[in-house]
Amino acid sequence: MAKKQFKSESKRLLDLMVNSIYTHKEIFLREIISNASDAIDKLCYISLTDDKVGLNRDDFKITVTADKENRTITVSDNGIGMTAEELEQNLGVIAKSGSLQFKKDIGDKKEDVDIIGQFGVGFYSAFMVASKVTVVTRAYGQEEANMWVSTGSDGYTITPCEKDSAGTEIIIALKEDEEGESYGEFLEEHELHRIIKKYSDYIRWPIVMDVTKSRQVETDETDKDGSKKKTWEDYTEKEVVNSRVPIWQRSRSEVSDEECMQFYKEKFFDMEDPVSVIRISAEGAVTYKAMLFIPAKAPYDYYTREYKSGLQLYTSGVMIMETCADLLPEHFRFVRGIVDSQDLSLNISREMLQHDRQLKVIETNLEKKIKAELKRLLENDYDKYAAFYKSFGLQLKYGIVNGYGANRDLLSDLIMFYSSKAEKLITLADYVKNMPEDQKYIYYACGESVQKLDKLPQAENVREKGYEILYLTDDVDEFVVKTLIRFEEKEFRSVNDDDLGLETEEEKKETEKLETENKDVLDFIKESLGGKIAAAKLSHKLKSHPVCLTAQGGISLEMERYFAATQGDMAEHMKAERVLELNAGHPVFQALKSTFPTDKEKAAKYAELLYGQAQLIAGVSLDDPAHFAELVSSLMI
Ligand SMILES: Nc1ncnc2c1ncn2[C@@H]1O[C@H](COP(=O)(O)OP(=O)(O)OP(=O)(O)O)[C@@H](O)[C@H]1O
Repeated sequence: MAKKQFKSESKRLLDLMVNSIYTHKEIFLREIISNASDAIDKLCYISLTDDKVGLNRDDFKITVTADKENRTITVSDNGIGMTAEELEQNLGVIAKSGSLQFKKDIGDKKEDVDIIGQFGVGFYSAFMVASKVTVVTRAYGQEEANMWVSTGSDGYTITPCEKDSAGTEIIIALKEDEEGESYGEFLEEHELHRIIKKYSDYIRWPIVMDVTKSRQVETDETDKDGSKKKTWEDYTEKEVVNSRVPIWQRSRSEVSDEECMQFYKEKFFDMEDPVSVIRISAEGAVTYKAMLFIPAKAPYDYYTREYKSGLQLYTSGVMIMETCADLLPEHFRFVRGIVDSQDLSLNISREMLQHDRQLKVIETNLEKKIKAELKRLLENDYDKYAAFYKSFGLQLKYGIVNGYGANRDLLSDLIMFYSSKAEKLITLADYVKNMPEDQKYIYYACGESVQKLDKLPQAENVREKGYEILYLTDDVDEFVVKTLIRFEEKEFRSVNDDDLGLETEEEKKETEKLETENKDVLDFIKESLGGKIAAAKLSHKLKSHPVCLTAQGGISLEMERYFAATQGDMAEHMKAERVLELNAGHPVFQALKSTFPTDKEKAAKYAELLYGQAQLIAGVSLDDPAHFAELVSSLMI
């Protein structure tokens, strides 16, 4: 049996096309301008071998005109044009792309053409905004011209007409405005200008528009001094509105850093220069160019849901996506910039990409480049990096914690913490480099501020040994070190930890002995505090201070604070198990110890007082401050 061909219901197909494919109606202009650019590319290609074309490269242009009175937008080009037969083929058959065919026909000789069209559908997007589309076209080398007219739903007509020279004119008669849809806005000069700049700024041929300007002119009236009075008048002038050659396509030697920074500030609305510009020209699995910027400051909404991360994606000079999130790993979401590649498989609306394989290749590559650039900056310009880190350090730290630490190796050498010794932010590599040979661990202390941490009693021992301590003051910091576990084989250790690796075996035995000797008084302290602490014990960390508050188990005091702020009702179940550590060598402990056998009531007050002190030093708020104040007073009289 003979095979039958599928027939499409063109009317319905067109309707589907017009109403389902695109998210933004404004892209119709992008599609029509891209077609004009393709048409010029084709004629320009022919002119390389055919003198009769009679046009130089500089003669080609695309003109966009708005006629408010007649509600039309006209896009004309002096490109290759179409014969009646081509009109029939290209605009009468949906999904037939003359441009794709042209590209196939010229095969390898593509060096000077940058054809955009491939699906054979873009033209019809005009019907999203148009009640009627008229195409007046004359093919290169032909005398006759033709006119294609369609209102979309009821087919089209093709009739011969007059046209002076080769090229095409697309006249889009806009639909009447309706509720929620103001098609008339497309007639406004600023709107046309905005859409062209947004999507078609880097079309390689000039896009010319009437641009309104103001100038001073003399009037017939005269001033007191006899001079003519002046007034402002508007006038229009034809102007090329697109930038044509994108800055990222120009060679490095041609574009100064200043130019790149200026471009960044205009494009991404930042007042400040970025700390770095990364330029990439990649060939291989995927060919692309990229220009990335590392901003100096976080935008006001950076750490909110409103901030949209991603890079602008271009293909053949046409903007496809404003924020393509797939190109940037989450931990580098602060990076702004542009990726331009012809190797992407677009879907027909050009709003999405069909496969993410190429994207994945680009993303992995960009990640490496961004990492390398940050590392370079850190090594060569500490101040600049520190300024960047102030804005985005938190992001890098979250990057380590997220995904169960999947990116910890990538990011661990980019993070910094405040050092007790250097009194500034240092990297973990710096810390390890400065460690004396006998130091076993990377010490850290978590708390609200550097000032408070500097006075932490339990850190005295470590400090006295001459060891550096990292002060962790961001909520996420402790989770970062818990995710990292170690850096360059050195384990992290909180100054709260029982084993800081500072004691000799004898010292350890001595503390154990003291602990047994003082068991009854320690049990008494725990009991008299009525469940507020999990344990009272003698500390070997304390030197000059009588007490400190630490925690046992998995949740530290800082984590408890973090959970209380973020976990709502669940925080009730995420409490630190408090440990009151006492300094057996301190006269205060001796006072408690000697009071304990004879005056239990007073000893209980001492215990409460010491627990209150420990809470205050640890930055934990007192359960009942008024009661604490009374307690202090009662012991004075
Ligand atoms: N201004 C023009 N001058 C010459 N030919 C044109 C012009 N506009 C459209 N065409 C022809 O009509 C065809 C169909 O255009 P259409 O925009 O629908 O698809 P396309 O540009 O080929 O592909 P895409 O859907 O990817 O944009 C084009 O391939 C081209 O051959």
